[in-house]
Amino acid sequence: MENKTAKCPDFPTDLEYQSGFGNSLSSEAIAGALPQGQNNPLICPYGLYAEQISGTSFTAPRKLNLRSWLYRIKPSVTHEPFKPRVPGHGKLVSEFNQSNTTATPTQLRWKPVEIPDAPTDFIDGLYTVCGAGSSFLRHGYAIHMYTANKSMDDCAFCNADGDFLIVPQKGRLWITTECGRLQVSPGEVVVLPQGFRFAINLPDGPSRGYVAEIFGTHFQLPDLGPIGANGLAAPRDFLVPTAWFEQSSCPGYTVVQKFGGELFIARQDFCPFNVVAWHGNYVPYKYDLSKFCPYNTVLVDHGDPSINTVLTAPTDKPGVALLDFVIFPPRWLVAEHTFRPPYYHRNCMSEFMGLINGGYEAKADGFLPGGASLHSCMTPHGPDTKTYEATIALGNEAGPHRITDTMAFMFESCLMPRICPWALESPFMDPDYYQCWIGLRSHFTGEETKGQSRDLHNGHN
Ligand SMILES: O=C(O)Cc1cc(O)ccc1O
Ligand SMILES: [Fe+2]
Repeated sequence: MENKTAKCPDFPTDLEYQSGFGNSLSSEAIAGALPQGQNNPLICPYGLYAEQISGTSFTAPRKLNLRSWLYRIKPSVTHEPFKPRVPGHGKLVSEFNQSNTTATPTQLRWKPVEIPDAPTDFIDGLYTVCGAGSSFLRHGYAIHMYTANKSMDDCAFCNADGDFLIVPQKGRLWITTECGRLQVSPGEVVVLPQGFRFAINLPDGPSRGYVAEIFGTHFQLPDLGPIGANGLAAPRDFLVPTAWFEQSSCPGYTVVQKFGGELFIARQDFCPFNVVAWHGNYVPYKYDLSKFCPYNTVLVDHGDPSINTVLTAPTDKPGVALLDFVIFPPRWLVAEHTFRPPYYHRNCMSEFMGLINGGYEAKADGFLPGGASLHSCMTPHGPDTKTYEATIALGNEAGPHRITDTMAFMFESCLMPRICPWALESPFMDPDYYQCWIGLRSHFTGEETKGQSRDLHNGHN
C-alpha cells in the first residue's frame, strides 16, 4: 500500500505474481480483507464494497464461466456521467464495414512505424490496422498497433468492447489494473480482459507494439491432442497480479471507456485501483514467450503453424478460431530432404504477422522488428525469393540448424479483415512488397514433355 496522490507510483522490481491459467485465485493486500464463506456480506471486512465483474454471461457453462469479486474502497459506479471524449480519437474501429474500411486481397506489409516526438500515451497512440465483425454483435476482432512515449496521467482505460492481447515490441509496459500490477517487457505478452480498468506507464519512454482485440469470447489454451498433457504454453507460466491498492483521493481522475470503438470519459475523485482484495477466475495475466515449449518436425516436412499456438479464442465451430495467437520462436530445424522455411500457401484463414525481434525465417529482408504484414484469406504468400534461393542452394546436406534471436508472431482469424484507411495510406506501407516474390523463377525441368500430361496414373488400375 502506498499513500501517494494521483500519479502512478514507481513499480517495485520484485512484484509478486500468482501463477496458473483459468484458475480460481484470490489475493488480499491486507490480511483478512477477503470475505470468507460468502461473496456479499452485509458489511465487508474493513468496510469495503463488494463488486462483481463478469466476463461471461451469468449462465455460461461452468467450464467457460468467468467472473471475479472485487472488494474495494469505493465502488466503480461512483463517478459523474459518461460524456464523449473531446477531442475524439478517430482511429479506433470496433465495427468493420464498407463505410469505414476497405477489403483487399493484396499482400500488405508495413515498415516499423516511427514513435512520435509529441507526448503521446497508450490511449492516444493506439490505432486500428484491420479487423472484422462487430463489438456490438459480440463477434469479431480488431488488430491495433501503438506507438507511445508517455505514461497515462491521472486516467485509466477501460475497454467495454473486448479483451486486449498486447504484444509489446519496444519499451516495457508497467500496467496497473484493478487486480494489481504487472510489469511486461518485449518478449512477454499481456491479456487485459474486457471491462477491467488499467493504466499503462512507460518506464522506457518510446514504446511500440501490437494489440489483438477479440469481441465476444476469451482466450483459452489450445488443446494438445496427441502431443499429450504437456508442451507449448504451460498453465503455470501465466502470471496474474496480486492485490494492490491506491488509497488517497485523486481529484479530477478520469476513466476513459472504449465503447463501440468510441471513447467516453467519466470523472471521479478517486483512483479506480482501490481494490484491497479479490477472488475469481476473470483476471488480467501475462506470459513470457521464452517459456514456450515448441514441438516440431523431427524427420521430414514443415509442420503447420498451429503447432506453435500460444492462445486461441474460439468460435462455436470446433477447430475454427476467431483469433489464434501463434509464435515462431527460436528452435532447432532438423527436417531431412525438406524445404524447411514456411511452404508457399493460400490459407482460408487470414494471417496478420508482426516481428518482436530478429528476423523471420520466410523473409530475408523487408520484414522488420516493429513492422507488420497481412495475408488475407486465400491470398498467396510464402518465402521471398532470397529465402527460396538460399534454401535451395543449401540443398539436402543442410544439417541441424538452430534458429536464434528471433520472435515473430501471427494473429490468425477465420474472419476476413477489412483495412483501415490510415493503414492503407500510411507512409510506412511498403508499396513494393510484391517485388519480394516477383523474382521467383521457374526451376522446371520437365520441358521435354512439351506441356502434355504425362500418363503417370491412367486411372484404370
Ligand atoms: O505465412 C507465414 O509466414 C506464417 C506461416 C508459417 C508457417 O511455418 C507455415 C504457414 C504459415 O502461414
Ligand atoms: Fe501464411
